[in-house]
Amino acid sequence: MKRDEVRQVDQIAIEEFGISGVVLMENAGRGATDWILKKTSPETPVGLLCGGGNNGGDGYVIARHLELAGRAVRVISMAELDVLKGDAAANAAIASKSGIQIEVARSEAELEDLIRPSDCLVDCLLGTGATGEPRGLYATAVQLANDTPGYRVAIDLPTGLDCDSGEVSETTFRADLTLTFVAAKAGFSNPAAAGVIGEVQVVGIGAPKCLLEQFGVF
Ligand SMILES: NC(=O)C1=CN([C@@H]2O[C@H](COP(=O)(O)OP(=O)(O)OC[C@H]3O[C@@H](n4cnc5c(N)ncnc54)[C@H](O)[C@@H]3O)[C@@H](O)[C@H]2O)[C@@H](O)CC1
Ligand SMILES: [K+]
Repeated sequence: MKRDEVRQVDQIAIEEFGISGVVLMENAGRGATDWILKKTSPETPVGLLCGGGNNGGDGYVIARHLELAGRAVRVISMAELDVLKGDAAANAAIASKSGIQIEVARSEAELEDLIRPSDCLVDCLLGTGATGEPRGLYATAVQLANDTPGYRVAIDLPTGLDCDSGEVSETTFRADLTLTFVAAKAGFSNPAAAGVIGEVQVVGIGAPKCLLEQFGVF
């Protein structure tokens, strides 16, 4: 699916079918968690790199469900929690109230300190809302993650990969596993993307079958 199509599916599910965005995000986060649990060993601590939008919001849901599965988790946020909006703000607040460890990175030096080799790093930095190459701390986080040994998981799509063209920027998260919502993104079929998407698994978010059929993905 193209970026605009998958964003339309989210919007129609919310506005026409009345499924709240928080429910879609919960489904996304739970589905992603199941794959992370499947692919990593129980004693593997997980570091969630969260951006300032709903891709980051997914990370807070994943953190809560990984903890429920007995995993050690840590959230590293590129944004102050009080600037988050909507569904992302809701889930950051829930994670914070749940006592989940959340650290806000305010500089590259802090990021270097925070992105310790936690064996599994999850890229919840940018999803379909990305415009242009990753900027600022997002770029630093991608570079540090790529240089840190461990299993790398991208949520929805690897940060730095163009959703529709599959073009890889020099700052693209190199995922071993990409957990993508609703359907594989058009850019994944670009051979150039193979090196950064790794294994791809589609995670449903609860959008109704008839809506997916409208977009030819059921
Ligand atoms: N309710 C929903 O709409 C759902 C959305 N989902 C998640 O939400 C994502 C889309 O979330 P958003 O639309 O909030 O966008 P993103 O979370 O992808 O990113 C937007 C944020 O990043 C910043 N940004 C954009 N381009 C940047 C760049 N190049 N460098 C640095 N910062 C940049 C923007 O200012 C904004 O704060 C999807 O990819 C998916 O992961 C899923 O949870 C499914 C449900
Ligand atoms: K991502």
